Amino acid sequence: MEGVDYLADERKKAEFDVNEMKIVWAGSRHNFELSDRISKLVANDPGFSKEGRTMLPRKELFKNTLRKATYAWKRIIELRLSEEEAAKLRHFVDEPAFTDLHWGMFIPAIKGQGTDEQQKKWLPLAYKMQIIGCYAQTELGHGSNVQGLETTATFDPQTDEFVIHSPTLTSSKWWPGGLGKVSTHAVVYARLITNGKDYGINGFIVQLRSLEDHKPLPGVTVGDIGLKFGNGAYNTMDNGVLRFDHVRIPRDQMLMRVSQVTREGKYVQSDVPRQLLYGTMVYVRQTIVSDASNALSRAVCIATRYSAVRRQFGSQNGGQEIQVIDYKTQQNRLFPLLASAYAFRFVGEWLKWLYTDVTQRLQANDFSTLPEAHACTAGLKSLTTTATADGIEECRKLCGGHGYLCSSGLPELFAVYVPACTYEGDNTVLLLQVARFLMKTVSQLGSGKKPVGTIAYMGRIEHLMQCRSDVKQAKDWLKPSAVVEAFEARAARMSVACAQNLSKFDNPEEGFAELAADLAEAAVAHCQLIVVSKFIEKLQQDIPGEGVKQQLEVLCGIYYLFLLHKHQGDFLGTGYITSKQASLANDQLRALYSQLRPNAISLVDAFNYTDHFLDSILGRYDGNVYPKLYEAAWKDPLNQSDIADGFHEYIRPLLKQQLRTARL
Ligand SMILES: CCCCCCCCCCCCCCCCCCCCCCC/C=C/C(=O)SCCNC(=O)CCNC(=O)[C@H](O)C(C)(C)COP(=O)(O)OP(=O)(O)OC[C@H]1O[C@@H](n2cnc3c(N)ncnc32)[C@H](O)[C@@H]1OP(=O)(O)O
Ligand SMILES: Cc1cc2nc3c(=O)[nH]c(=O)nc-3n(C[C@H](O)[C@H](O)[C@H](O)COP(=O)(O)OP(=O)(O)OC[C@H]3O[C@@H](n4cnc5c(N)ncnc54)[C@H](O)[C@@H]3O)c2cc1C
Repeated sequence: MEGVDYLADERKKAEFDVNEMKIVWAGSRHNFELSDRISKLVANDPGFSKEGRTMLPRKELFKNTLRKATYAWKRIIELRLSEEEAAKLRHFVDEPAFTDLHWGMFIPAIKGQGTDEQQKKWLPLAYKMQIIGCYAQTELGHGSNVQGLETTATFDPQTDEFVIHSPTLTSSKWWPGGLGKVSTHAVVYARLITNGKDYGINGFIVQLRSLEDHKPLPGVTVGDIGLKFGNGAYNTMDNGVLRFDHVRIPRDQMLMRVSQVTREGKYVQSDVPRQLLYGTMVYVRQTIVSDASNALSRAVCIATRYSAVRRQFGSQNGGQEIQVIDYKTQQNRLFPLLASAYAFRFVGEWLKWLYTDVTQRLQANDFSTLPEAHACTAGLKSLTTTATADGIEECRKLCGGHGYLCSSGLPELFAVYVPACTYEGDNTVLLLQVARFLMKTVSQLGSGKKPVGTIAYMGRIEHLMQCRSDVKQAKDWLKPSAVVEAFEARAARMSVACAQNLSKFDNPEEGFAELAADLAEAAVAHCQLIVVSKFIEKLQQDIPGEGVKQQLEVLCGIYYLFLLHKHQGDFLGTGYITSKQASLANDQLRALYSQLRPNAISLVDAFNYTDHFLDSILGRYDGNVYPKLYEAAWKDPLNQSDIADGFHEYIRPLLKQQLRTARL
């Protein structure tokens, strides 16, 4: 029945102020009002309808995305939206498009790596979308290993130009989003060669298509790389292939903040670190961490609401069956994901702060925090995207068979999200970057250099190597100091063990390769410590609203106790806790599930998602699942007629043949 709230009883059980929690989730009252206003604007605009999206063939799907992007741009101009409002609008339109790479990578690359003069020339064009750009780094044969890229940019002093060339098939640019069919320009990463010497990778602004008729320019071969995973999903994006045959660009289209080539062809290195060339990736990794909580909370919202609607077994005297959310196994799979969504929200907020801080320092030529920013963005990108992708899939399973229907919203969400584990750095490759940072930190411990920031705990290494947990009863696991010490001791001991094993190798690189799996685990332990610490720090702030802080304490407890349970082997193996203490942690975890249970629906309501954004029958706000599932099935193109297309060619002859066989 329309208008009935099937989840109303669940909502009445809430023990906290949901409106105040919405503000905590959004990060501030300003953010909440902004998200609320823009999400409703998008939901109420038929131009942004998602109807039938998963059923469209690729060409139509892509054209529909072009239409939406153009319409979004028109609305942004008409409504005079700020950059912040426009970014929110993009978020709620909920469709990957070339515009993501234009705004999210092309513009940041020019801002971060271009000189003032270059920014003055290119940014106004890009801001008005008079040129459309993408980020062309990855090649067919080289992705993770950026230093292995093969595309060349050879300086020709005769003409004051660079010649951009793809010398081999494997040097073809492959994957850049927006490249295939839309971009007019790209920031291309290529080996800089001048005076016969290779100076490694640099960025160059290259025009690819005519601004008049959009035809590829001479020497440019460009197209789409083909259909990707999932129905609809990331296929709205034209990930592309690109080859250059001696394409000439003016010298001043090399991005020259980090290094320059003079008119005479001399290579000059600025006093900024070369790693700034990787700055766009650091920026995007930080945005990916912030986005992980968006994707995970969405899946969790669907699975939580549906788990309260769905009933199986246990009917007494003909009464209702049990809500599946009341099964402890369901809680043990679902509630840690709900807690993770909140945990990732807060670590994302913190990382944004760290990124802003490092950016301000870089502007003042202070590069001291760059290694930590790289390690944190790389590690947290890896940790949060892996957990989110796995979490979305778990939410699908938590919804049983109906979770497998596209109308649940979960298959598309998974298909769109899962490449985040690969793009912007494969998650294992990124963990190994964190491990390098940790090994460097451990090796410098005796040198008098004091570890700061997220590795400050290493400064207390002697204590952390010896201390033992003093937990005696389950509720001792609620003490923040007990928890932080446990995660610090585990991370420190795993890093030190790796460092000790590494020191047994004559060649450190050989040792690193041999011990890579252990090193990646140590990196995970360090990153989990960061997430746990930031959640606990959040709870130390003043949090208004009746019961809000208490709910966050429950969620935080579930987050760290679930990790402790899942990685028991690390905590026990490093000798910090006993098996009795591990078992007490599990008792406390179960108790927290019971405390969370009455608040579950309201905790997902606090995400404030519109039904348009969720795009899920199972996750509907009103819980009116069955009639809507039934209704949606009839909208499938297969149900447009009672008799299937192909009946006369295939089914009928088959049936006839069976009749003949039966008569024999
Ligand atoms: C339809 C709707 C339309 C709506 C329309 C609305 C209109 C507009 C509205 C506005 C909207 C805004 C929207 C914005 C949206 C933004 C979203 C963005 C979207 C993102 C999509 C993703 C697409 C994907 C893109 C990509 O994947 S790009 C390619 C990424 N590639 C990689 O990540 C490669 C990974 N590899 C590496 O990073 C490196 O090679 C390596 C780090 C693994 C190794 O490098 P290298 O070999 O050079 O390094 P070493 O190990 O030797 O290290 C050398 C030292 O350098 C340090 N280091 C390494 N990396 C960094 C770094 N990044 N920063 C700093 N330091 C670094 C090492 O630590 C070493 O240091 P040491 O010497 O001290 O040890
Ligand atoms: C949807 C999508 C969008 C993308 N958009 C862009 C874009 O806009 N612009 C762009 O330039 N690129 C883009 N990419 C490319 C992306 O950045 C790369 O795919 C990514 O960096 C991973 O590199 P790879 O494909 O070379 O993987 P590989 O490095 O070949 O990884 C394959 C396997 O090898 C393992 N491996 C590799 N190196 C090591 C090592 N040193 N130690 C241990 N294990 C290792 C990995 O863990 C992985 O399991 C996109 C990719 C996808 C999927």
